[in-house]
Amino acid sequence: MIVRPIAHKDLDALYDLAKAAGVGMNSLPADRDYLAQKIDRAVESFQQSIPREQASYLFVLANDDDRALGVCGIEASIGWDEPWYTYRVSQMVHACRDINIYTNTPTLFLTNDQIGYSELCSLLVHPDARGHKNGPLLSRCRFLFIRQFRELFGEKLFAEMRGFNDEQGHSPFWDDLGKKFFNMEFERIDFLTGRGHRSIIAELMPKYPVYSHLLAESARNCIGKVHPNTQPALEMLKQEGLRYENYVAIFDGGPVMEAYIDDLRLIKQAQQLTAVATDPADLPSEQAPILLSNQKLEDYRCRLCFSYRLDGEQLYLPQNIIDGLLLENQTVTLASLYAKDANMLS
Ligand SMILES: CC(C)(COP(=O)(O)OP(=O)(O)OC[C@H]1O[C@@H](n2cnc3c(N)ncnc32)[C@H](O)[C@@H]1OP(=O)(O)O)[C@@H](O)C(=O)NCCC(=O)NCCSC(=O)CCC(=O)O
Ligand SMILES: NC(=[NH2+])NCCC[C@H](N)C(=O)O
Repeated sequence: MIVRPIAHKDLDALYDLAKAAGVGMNSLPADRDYLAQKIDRAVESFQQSIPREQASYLFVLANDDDRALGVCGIEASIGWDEPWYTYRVSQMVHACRDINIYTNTPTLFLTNDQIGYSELCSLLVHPDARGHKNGPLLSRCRFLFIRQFRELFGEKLFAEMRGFNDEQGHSPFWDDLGKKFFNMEFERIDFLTGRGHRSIIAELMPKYPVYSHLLAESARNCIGKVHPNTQPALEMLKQEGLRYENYVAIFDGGPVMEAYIDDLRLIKQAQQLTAVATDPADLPSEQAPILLSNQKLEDYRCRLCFSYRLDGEQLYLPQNIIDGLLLENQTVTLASLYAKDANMLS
């Protein structure tokens, strides 16, 4: 499997992925025309023919037949064309010592606090291709890309995680809050937000702070909770240093994970080495997995490798791995896939 920038030829595969995504993955609506526009914007972004703030980088996980079995994205800078809304979960204390009253209720404040941040989004591996470290490759390949083209991204990074919705696609959070102001089912709202109507809907939702103890328990339980299929995506971002800082998605209450880009493990630890082609028989197999990438924008490539030898500034690799990475001057960017293996490379 190799990660590469999305291309126009991936439209059918992206449409199949979007159909398999389910409710709540609102950046991937199952709408062919809209997905075609998303691919156009991504292609222009890799060509650097649109302004930096509008850039949207989409990558696919391609198999040996070059078929896309997964997708992931980075929005360069959020909130310029239209506001980006989140709820901040703050504490409100009502207390009176004389009559021994003390209540502390989480309260949701509508904010635009993520303006100018970069966003990680659209992480999805086809159900048949999950496992085999495809998810970890696709989630983490984005950090090596950001490191390589650091000037294209913000100071901070966030990911709005898919919140909880049940098997029928109902979100208890939406049903008890947003739906009272915007009388539509969550599935429809999810589709419309993905089609670019996000801020219109947000602007019709409650603007005054919402005391969460006025919400039904089922809705309250969704605050900061992810969809079961999103748990692996959350786990990977936590492993890489993103944190929940008390912001949640306004539609389904899913947690917003965030970090300063320059603090992230892969940004700090990735290094550049010279790749040397070696007979696979001379390399140890089943090593701790490493992420390898080239340094190209339009021709970005990233993959995993389990068979290699590190010697000073040189990294010995099988020829086919080197070929697939389209390296320039044999320079390869390297980092361990897992934080726990980082020492092995230092
Ligand atoms: C998210 C992916 C792509 C992940 O792929 P896989 O399922 O193959 O990954 P995996 O290797 O099985 O799991 C990745 C890591 O999570 C751990 N893991 C798995 N299940 C877990 C659970 N229930 N609780 C805690 N940790 C768990 C694994 O041990 C592994 O860590 P170790 O390797 O250490 O063992 C997939 O599950 C998927 O397509 N999900 C449906 C779509 C979705 O909800 N996407 C996220 C939407 S939110 C979004 O897109 C924004 C976030 C973003 O862009 O990153
Ligand atoms: N709370 C949500 N449903 N967020 C949006 C879905 C997850 C993810 N951010 C995406 O790009 O699709």
